[in-house]
Amino acid sequence: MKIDLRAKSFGGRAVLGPIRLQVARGQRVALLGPSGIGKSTLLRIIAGLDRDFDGRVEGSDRLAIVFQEPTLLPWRRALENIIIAAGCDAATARDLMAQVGLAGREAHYPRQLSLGQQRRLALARAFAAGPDILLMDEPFASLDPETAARMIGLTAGLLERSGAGLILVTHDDSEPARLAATPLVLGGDPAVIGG
Ligand SMILES: Nc1ncnc2c1ncn2[C@@H]1O[C@H](COP(=O)(O)OP(=O)(O)OP(=O)(O)O)[C@@H](O)[C@H]1O
Repeated sequence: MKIDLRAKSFGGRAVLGPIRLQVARGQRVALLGPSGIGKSTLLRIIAGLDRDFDGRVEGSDRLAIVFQEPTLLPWRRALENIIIAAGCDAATARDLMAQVGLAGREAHYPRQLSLGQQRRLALARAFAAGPDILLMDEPFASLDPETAARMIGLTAGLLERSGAGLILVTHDDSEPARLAATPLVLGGDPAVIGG
């Protein structure tokens, strides 16, 4: 996909742009920068969740997004959470649950899972959609180091096996290398890559 953002403003205040970015299957980039610089805003634009900007996002890539919060349906069991959101069959959902270490928890409700397990379920759900490019917004934040390391390893394995590209938003500058992602640092006012 190709992002050509000329400007993004909130209430007349220019926050982002100009920013040009191209990401294809198999390519991985990480958006870094201080809190409030505009990383999440840029990811929301890329995801199509924010269309109020000056510029263009082009491409027919299939996208999936993982947020910091697992955003699961509380009244649906784990397996159903994947099937409903990703539109996949039960076998695919089961296979992905197994790949993230959740085999045997298919009938659990989200509240019966730990936060780390809920995050892994959200990861499985994203890959069940068969994305060309996975978008992630601080997916490893506020996890203990061991749980975060496990989830980073799982993400790297799923990216490798699926061939999906990655656009990761993080403020942990160790994460790009751990996911073999090219770091792109946002800075300046309005923020640009490398500004
Ligand atoms: N809906 C909104 N209305 C007004 N201003 C907003 C809105 N969303 C974000 N902003 C502002 O835009 C700027 C960028 O916010 P954004 O959340 O994208 O930053 P970030 O780099 O992701 O920060 P963090 O690392 O803390 O999550 C901030 O100044 C923020 O206050």
